[in-house]
Amino acid sequence: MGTALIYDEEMTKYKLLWVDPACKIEVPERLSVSYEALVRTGLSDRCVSVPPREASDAEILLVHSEEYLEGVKKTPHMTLEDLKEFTLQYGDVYFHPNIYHCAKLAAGSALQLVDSVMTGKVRNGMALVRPPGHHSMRSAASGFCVFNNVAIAARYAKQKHGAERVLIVDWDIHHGQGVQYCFEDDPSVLYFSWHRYERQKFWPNLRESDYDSVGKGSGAGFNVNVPWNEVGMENSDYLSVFCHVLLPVAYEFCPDLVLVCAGFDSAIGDPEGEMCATPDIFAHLTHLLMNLAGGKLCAVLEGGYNLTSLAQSVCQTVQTLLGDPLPQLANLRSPCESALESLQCVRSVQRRYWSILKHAADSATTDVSNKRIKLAKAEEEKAETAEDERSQEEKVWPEPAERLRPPVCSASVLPDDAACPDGLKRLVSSKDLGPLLVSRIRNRSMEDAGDADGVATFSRLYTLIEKMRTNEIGNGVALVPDVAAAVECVVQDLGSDLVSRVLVVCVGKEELNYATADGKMLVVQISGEDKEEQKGKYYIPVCLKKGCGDTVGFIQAVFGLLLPLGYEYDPGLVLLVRMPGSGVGDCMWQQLIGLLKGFAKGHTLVLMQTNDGACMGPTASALLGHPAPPLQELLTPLPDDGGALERMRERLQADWKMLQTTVSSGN
Ligand SMILES: NCCCNCCCCCS
Ligand SMILES: [Zn+2]
Repeated sequence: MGTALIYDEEMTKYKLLWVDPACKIEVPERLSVSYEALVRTGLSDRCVSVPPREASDAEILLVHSEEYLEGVKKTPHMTLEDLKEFTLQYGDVYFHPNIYHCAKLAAGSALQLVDSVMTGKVRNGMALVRPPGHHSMRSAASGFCVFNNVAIAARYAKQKHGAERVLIVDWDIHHGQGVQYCFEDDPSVLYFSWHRYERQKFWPNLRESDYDSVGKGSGAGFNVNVPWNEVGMENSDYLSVFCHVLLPVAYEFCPDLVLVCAGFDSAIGDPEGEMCATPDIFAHLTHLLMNLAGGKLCAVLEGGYNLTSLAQSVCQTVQTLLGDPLPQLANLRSPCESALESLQCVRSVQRRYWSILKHAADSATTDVSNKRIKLAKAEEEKAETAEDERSQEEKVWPEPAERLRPPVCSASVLPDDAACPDGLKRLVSSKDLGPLLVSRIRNRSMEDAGDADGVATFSRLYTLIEKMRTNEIGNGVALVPDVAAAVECVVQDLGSDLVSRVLVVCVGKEELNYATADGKMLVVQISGEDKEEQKGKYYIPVCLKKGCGDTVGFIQAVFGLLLPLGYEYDPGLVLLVRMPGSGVGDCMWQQLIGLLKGFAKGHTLVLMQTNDGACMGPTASALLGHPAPPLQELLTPLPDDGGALERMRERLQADWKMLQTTVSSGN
């Protein structure tokens, strides 16, 4: 299924008609440069073009009051003076004779996108709209917004398409207070927003934008605010919040639809956000949401005021929706202290509502309060001096790397009698291996496979890895007689000299005995077995007391440990090994493959035992990029196995910074 793109130049046909410094950044070019970039890069041609439509009164009234709508309806006939007068009643917004028409088109575009996704016409899509929507409230325009496009879309998805749970992810750098107000007592809509806050010093300066606004009444727990109390947040800060807050909660919520308030003023170069995350981060943020709700994801443009980073960020988002390989995020750092403080505070207030966060550390500890005071003082001092220098420096960043789709998406190495799943290209040609390698393979425990096909299998594996390295092949799966021996061979002989860093993810209990001390390989083994103490920084045994069939534990291990480790390690190849009898469920297995595609430009090699061929279907489906089915088990989580994973993370975070979720105690 394809990706919808909704755009119409009509929505560029309104602008600021008087002097207002607060509004001058919201210009028509925001929309045209975004669309032109999609055209220039050839991305728009690969999308399914869906026309916008005007939202009806009834649809607008799903969120807004009659008196507000009646007021806005009068604006097309107003004189300039009347428009100014009408605008004065609201904050940081402006009206124009054509803005009512454009606001109906913007809201209607979001509804067209919801229809296209919910009816299965497309898998996902993006609506390029203006005016934005997430600040507008039931009876008020605000922050360049007139109608709350995404809030209307959420109500519409429930009413018209029977969606029971809708997740709204707001990665715009401003708090979408309009969305929060709309759903704060509604447990069927989970609203997540991060936003520049600076302890309420940043617009819209609301007390209720802080992390302790968790929703009201039956909506308690269904509002998640992550305040950024400093500017300059980077890719690692954003990814930490996704891994340690949003994704665990989103998976437990198990939505039927994901709506994204896709504002790009959270990217580097934006005058509003003053953050440092690069446009390619949106490829990963989008990817990390694409296995929720069976892939049903609607991204609706909100903010974004630096025309260069806006256009790049829009392209990164659309290219990921189309399923192209992800860019490698180079040199991620540790989340900054201020981000860790926010992370710890959010997790500690939300843990009472989300069992998946149940073991999150408390934030009432003296460390956090001392840290908060220290950070606040530091910010005060910095604020005085930084203002002038910050406004002067022009931010520069590298153009995002090209993301080339390999000629072959997925390949397979199979025994002759095994059927090749649809869509996979069977590798038969085997690269002739040098005699040294052949002898090494021969004397490696290949006796049970009979060395003839043993060598053939390995030469095909070698070919597969080689073709991933040259990006002729995206990913692959190999059915081998002895998976433990295959792993040993691949990492010992093939993987390491082909790629610099191999992330080996083992699901199941087999003993893996090869040195990993040199950092060329990071082994994360998820099993039900209690392992002896981990052997050094690069071998991390994760023990799930209830085994790999325990979906809650598995998801906690994936988001709390595996993904942060993977981002920090930044491998050139991912080796996913399914040990026989691992007990991992097919849905979880597909989710895992889908999520691991975020690393190594999607170069994942799955190794499975021949007699485990039953899960070849789900494996092939996930490798080909089909969305993984939702994990329904998370809806009724069983009490998990205690804080073992939390304790493990605390122990490991000295070596792996991306595992941190609390401020460093003491200093
Ligand atoms: N320095 C200009 C102040 C603008 N404040 C309102 C921003 C609304 C953003 C909507 S995404
Ligand atoms: Zn914004």
